[in-house]
Amino acid sequence: MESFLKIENVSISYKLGDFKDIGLKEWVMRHVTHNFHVEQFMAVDKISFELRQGDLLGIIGSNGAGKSTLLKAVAGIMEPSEGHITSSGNISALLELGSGFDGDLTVKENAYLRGAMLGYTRQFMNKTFEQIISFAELQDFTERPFKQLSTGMQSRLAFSIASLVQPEILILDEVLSVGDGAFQAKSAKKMMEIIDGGAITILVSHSLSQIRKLCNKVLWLDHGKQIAFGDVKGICDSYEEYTKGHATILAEYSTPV
Ligand SMILES: Nc1ncnc2c1ncn2[C@@H]1O[C@H](COP(=O)(O)OP(=O)(O)OP(=O)(O)O)[C@@H](O)[C@H]1O
Repeated sequence: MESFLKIENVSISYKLGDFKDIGLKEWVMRHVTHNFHVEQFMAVDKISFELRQGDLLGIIGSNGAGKSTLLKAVAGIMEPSEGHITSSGNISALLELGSGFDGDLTVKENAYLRGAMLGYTRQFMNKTFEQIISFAELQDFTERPFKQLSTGMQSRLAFSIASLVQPEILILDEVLSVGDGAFQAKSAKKMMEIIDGGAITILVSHSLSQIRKLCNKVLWLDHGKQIAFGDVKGICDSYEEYTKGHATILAEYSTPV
């Protein structure tokens, strides 16, 4: 069956309020006295698009646009408040760096744990572990605790696991910019191999040139809203114009009088 991912009218809200870090007793008291304020903040607002086998979607938008939140919903980490997400096949997500890893466990233990979390058997991981480690260039670090790896090494391991477990849908949040130049080139090549193998990939990146080079579709988000979806060149050109416009406005503000 062909891989697909369908996002229909998806909205995701966060609960905001003064209930964080207040302790259970205070929480109960505030509930009883109705002194409890909860607001909903719509981080992603009515997003709809569809991807087919072989698509590589780039998500663009300024800070706080809702890109990571949308990825978390696609990865199944967050439940949409409204709308539906339907997909075929196994989803492998590489979200915030280091998330899903245990700092005290070794690199090897973490790789197996992550594999298990993605639903893979020990036999599959036995077969794939060597490839993961050699792609991440961490042969000398397999017995080291994860927390002793440098940030770049951690991201290399995370990328290698997410990409080498043969996902049908691969989700990458700002990861290609983390490793050094050589690893960035290698991971971009690996991503193209995954896509050629028929997977769907979603990539969040602040690098427009990377999006232009790699993607065949683009989603532009702004304050949670879908500004545009589709053609890479047209949307990236408009986004660039938009960001330049903002830069000019900001420059005007900072000009001394
Ligand atoms: N746990 C949370 N609780 C409340 N609000 C949140 C939470 N996480 C994110 N937000 C808010 O949701 C909005 C979208 O955040 P998100 O991280 O999805 O944006 P983004 O486009 O990925 O941003 P960036 O480019 O800076 O990574 C922002 O306004 C952010 O403040």
